[in-house]
Amino acid sequence: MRPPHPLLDIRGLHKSFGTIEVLKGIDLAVSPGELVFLIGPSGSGKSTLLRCCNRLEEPSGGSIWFDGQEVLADRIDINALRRRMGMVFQSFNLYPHMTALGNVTLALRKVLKKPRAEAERIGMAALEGVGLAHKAASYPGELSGGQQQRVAIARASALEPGLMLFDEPTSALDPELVGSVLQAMRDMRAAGMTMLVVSHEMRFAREAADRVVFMDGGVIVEQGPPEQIFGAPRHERTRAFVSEVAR
Ligand SMILES: Nc1ncnc2c1ncn2[C@@H]1O[C@H](COP(=O)(O)OP(=O)(O)OP(=O)(O)O)[C@@H](O)[C@H]1O
Repeated sequence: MRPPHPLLDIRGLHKSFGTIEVLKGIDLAVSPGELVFLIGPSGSGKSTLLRCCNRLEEPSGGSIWFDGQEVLADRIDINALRRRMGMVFQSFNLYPHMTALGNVTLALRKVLKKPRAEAERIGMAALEGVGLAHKAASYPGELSGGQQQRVAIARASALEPGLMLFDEPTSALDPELVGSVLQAMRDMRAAGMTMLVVSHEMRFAREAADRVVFMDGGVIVEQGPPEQIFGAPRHERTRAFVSEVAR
């Protein structure tokens, strides 16, 4: 059987900041329903790669195709692209003066022009999906960091994205709050969402990833199933990194 057509197809991607080349020719394809985990030392270019996918950073060269559309084309509607590629950041970026439901329904109402009742129905379902329907009327300041991050996940998923990008979603959380966010990600994966994740949660990578991609110095050094990357890495640099983070 042929592998499914990639949902995201990155080819020869380069990114420089001034004279510093941070991405040096990345080829990466993500299939529908796949959870791909990016790991690597600090500064290896993981976040930059993620941010190039929805053009929060402008690549210096190469191509990105998403769902049959050329992401780097001049004529692309970047806001529409960003709705179809949901992104969750380390900081939750919720509006403090709006309730959880208000945050989740904002784009549905203001951008997609859904009537309030429909937006709220979709928003409640999204909050339900992350186990927070009972906090719909709470303001971000009344929620824990883990709950705020789950609201941010619900906000992205309410727009029914084709792909979710996670950029260190648990790094700002106290350790006891990490589990609930990882559970929301697990549930999303079980529902068939395609996910590209940058995170230092190696145990989660081992358990949940279909494929782990090890980056170092702006290139992909090695990729494979978690058993390979964590159990039997083929490249010396992967081996050194994995044994360091496993300590
Ligand atoms: N806006 C920017 N301007 C200049 N340099 C940048 C910018 N953003 C990132 N860089 C540099 O690009 C390199 C890669 O950064 P990036 O955040 O992609 O790495 P990372 O692998 O995600 O690291 P970490 O795990 O520490 O988040 C770093 O050297 C960083 O300093």
